[in-house]
Amino acid sequence: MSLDRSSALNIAQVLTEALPYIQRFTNKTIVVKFGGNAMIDEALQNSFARDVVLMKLVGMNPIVVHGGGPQIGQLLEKLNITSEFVDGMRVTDSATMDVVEMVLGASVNKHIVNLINHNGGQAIGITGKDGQLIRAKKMSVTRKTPDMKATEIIDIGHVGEVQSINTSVIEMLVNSDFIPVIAPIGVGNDGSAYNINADLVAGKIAEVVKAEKLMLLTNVSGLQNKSGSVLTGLSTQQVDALIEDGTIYGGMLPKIQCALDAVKGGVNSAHIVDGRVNHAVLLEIFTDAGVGTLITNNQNLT
Ligand SMILES: Nc1ncnc2c1ncn2[C@@H]1O[C@H](COP(=O)(O)OP(=O)(O)O)[C@@H](O)[C@H]1O
Ligand SMILES: CC(=O)N[C@@H](CCC(=O)OP(=O)(O)O)C(=O)O
Repeated sequence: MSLDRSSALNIAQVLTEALPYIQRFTNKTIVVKFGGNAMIDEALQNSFARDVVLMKLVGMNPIVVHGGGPQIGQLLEKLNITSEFVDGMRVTDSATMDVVEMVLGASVNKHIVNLINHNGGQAIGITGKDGQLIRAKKMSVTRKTPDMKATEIIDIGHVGEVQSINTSVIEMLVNSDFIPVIAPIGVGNDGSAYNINADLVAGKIAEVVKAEKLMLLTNVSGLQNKSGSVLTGLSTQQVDALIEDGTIYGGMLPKIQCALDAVKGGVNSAHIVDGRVNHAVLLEIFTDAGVGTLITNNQNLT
């Protein structure tokens, strides 16, 4: 590719502008959650993969955690298995769990690994079962009875919450210069598989590896208020109020919760970013242009 002088100068300028960011994040771990909804467009998948490869090449340590909710939904539909969600969690019976393992652990995971490798990176795909990376236990969900007088427990099947993360598996990969690509399947004490919301896995991993940043890529421009404006810099109390009045619901519930937990657990900042934007990851890391919702530990999170 031959460039004229002015285009070449532009590129040189962009690279020098990125220099302070590269210096700041060298050797830092950045956990990127690639949501199933942001994953639908092929061009966006490629731009995501290139961003991750570039991060690694300039000395950062990206760790990818992926979702795949819409992809699980498509296969369930083909198999005529109905699916429902409670508070953003898919009710998971045994047949659904088999589909979750097939989609997340096999097709989606290997697709992302292949994209990163094809773009010049070295990715290795694993689930939480590999090396017992994600130890999980059954998630218990409660809700108020219709008369609002008592609380009842709802059984949502093989849905898990993270109990512990075996960081040595991640360290081994990162220290050998591989990019870990992690599917959110956990393993219980008895060896059974658990379906875990990918945001919750990304948040927990960011916390235990002491990541500098947690980036959650999704299919909206960030956390929005009822009129659609993006909200940023919120306190825990403000978030609680938004959940209470129904502004935050469904898939945004685990996202915002894990962002708050990660930051309280020591991650410097958590970002809910619009994954429909080309090179969303690079824009967030290499520029000051605030994309999406930012949650930091300067917000007095209690
Ligand atoms: N306050 C809110 N702001 C933005 N999105 C919200 C909000 N409350 C609920 N949502 C829903 O959360 C969805 C994102 O969660 P989800 O579909 O699980 O995404 P992903 O697959 O990226 O994890 C949005 O598409 C939107 O429908
Ligand atoms: C318990 C639970 O809901 N698990 C999710 C796991 C995938 C996921 O989280 O995918 P996204 O990030 O694309 O939403 C599910 O079954 O859809």
